[in-house]
Amino acid sequence: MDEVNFAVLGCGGIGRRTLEVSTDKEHLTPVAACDRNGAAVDHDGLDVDELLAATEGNIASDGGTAAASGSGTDSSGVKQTGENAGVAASVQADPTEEPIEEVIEASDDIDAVLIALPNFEHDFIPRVADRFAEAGYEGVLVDVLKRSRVIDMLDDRTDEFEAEGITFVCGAGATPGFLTGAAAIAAQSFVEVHEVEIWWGVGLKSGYEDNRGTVREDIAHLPEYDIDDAREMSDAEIEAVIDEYDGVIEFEDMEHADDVLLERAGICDAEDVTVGGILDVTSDEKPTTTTVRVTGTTFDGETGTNSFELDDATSMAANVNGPALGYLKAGVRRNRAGEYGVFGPADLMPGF
Ligand SMILES: NC(=O)c1ccc[n+]([C@@H]2O[C@H](COP(=O)([O-])OP(=O)(O)OC[C@H]3O[C@@H](n4cnc5c(N)ncnc54)[C@H](O)[C@@H]3O)[C@@H](O)[C@H]2O)c1
Repeated sequence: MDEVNFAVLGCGGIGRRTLEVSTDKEHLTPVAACDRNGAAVDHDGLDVDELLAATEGNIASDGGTAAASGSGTDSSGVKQTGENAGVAASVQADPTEEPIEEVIEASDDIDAVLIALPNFEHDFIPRVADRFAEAGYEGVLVDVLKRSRVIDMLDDRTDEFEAEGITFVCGAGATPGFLTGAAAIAAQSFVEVHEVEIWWGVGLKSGYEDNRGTVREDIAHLPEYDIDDAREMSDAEIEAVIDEYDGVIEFEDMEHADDVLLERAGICDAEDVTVGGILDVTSDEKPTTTTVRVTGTTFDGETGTNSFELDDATSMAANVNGPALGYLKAGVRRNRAGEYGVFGPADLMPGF
């Protein structure tokens, strides 16, 4: 496969690990990265080690997404646990009030953009995509968003993406993403799929500081909270919720887009898909094995359940970022073949 260069929007728990994983992948060169306060662009390739060192401990775990329309920095709520200010602390970067705009300005020479931004406003990522389309970007956009309702917003933009030459791969993390793709494969034994059950386990003791953004978003899936609560809550309030559950939170019936993504791929009805799991911030051991179970009927009348399990040794970071980059490569293949529009993880086989 030809060389692929890419940008990462957001350098929090996910974006930083995406950059790190990419250094172990062939043919992938990160050329731009930004967070709320800074942007680094180098078309010859970023020095990932320097960028990771500069951003270590500077994880924005607040709920703000204030800069979607371009205003850039509302640093008032940004948590800075380290000495410096995220990407802006890198010698490769400049502080900016327009971080996403800076990447858009450089995007003529960027094959793919991985969007690792928070999702506390459901239209935030679709609006970021609009900005790329309005600027005439012709390339790949990949997100790792979780919420089902965002997929429709992206589908509504299909004509715009096709007109511009954008290949958008949506929901391309772990769940949705990797596990959605696994369900699509597991379904192949059946002529009718009755049920898809996705059950994840995440142990996050040592990775907790780096993944506060994801934990905050997960809290919005608890029955007593919603996305607005999760966005507005202080760090202390988030900690109080975690303490209330003694650090181990079980989630049921989560609004994860695996459901609509499997339906749009023709595999089953969205209502037949359930997603739940257990998050343990007190241990690095997974509290439960991540499993996809697909139950259906074969052409010759047997009912069976095909299962797909992740090894407990594989971390959330490995299972989000490996697939995100794999789907990014698959998106670039489509884009180079002239296929534009919106694709889900059940439509593509990720590259490696
Ligand atoms: N699909 C999956 O399996 C999966 C798993 C984990 C996380 N996620 C998703 O990944 C996303 C990122 O999670 P995270 O833990 O890295 O969050 P985080 O809060 O740690 O990081 C978010 C980053 O985005 C930056 N940012 C925020 N607003 C910005 C703006 N306007 N302009 C530029 N940069 C901006 C922040 O500075 C920060 O660097 C979330 O939407 C989460 O739901 C998906």
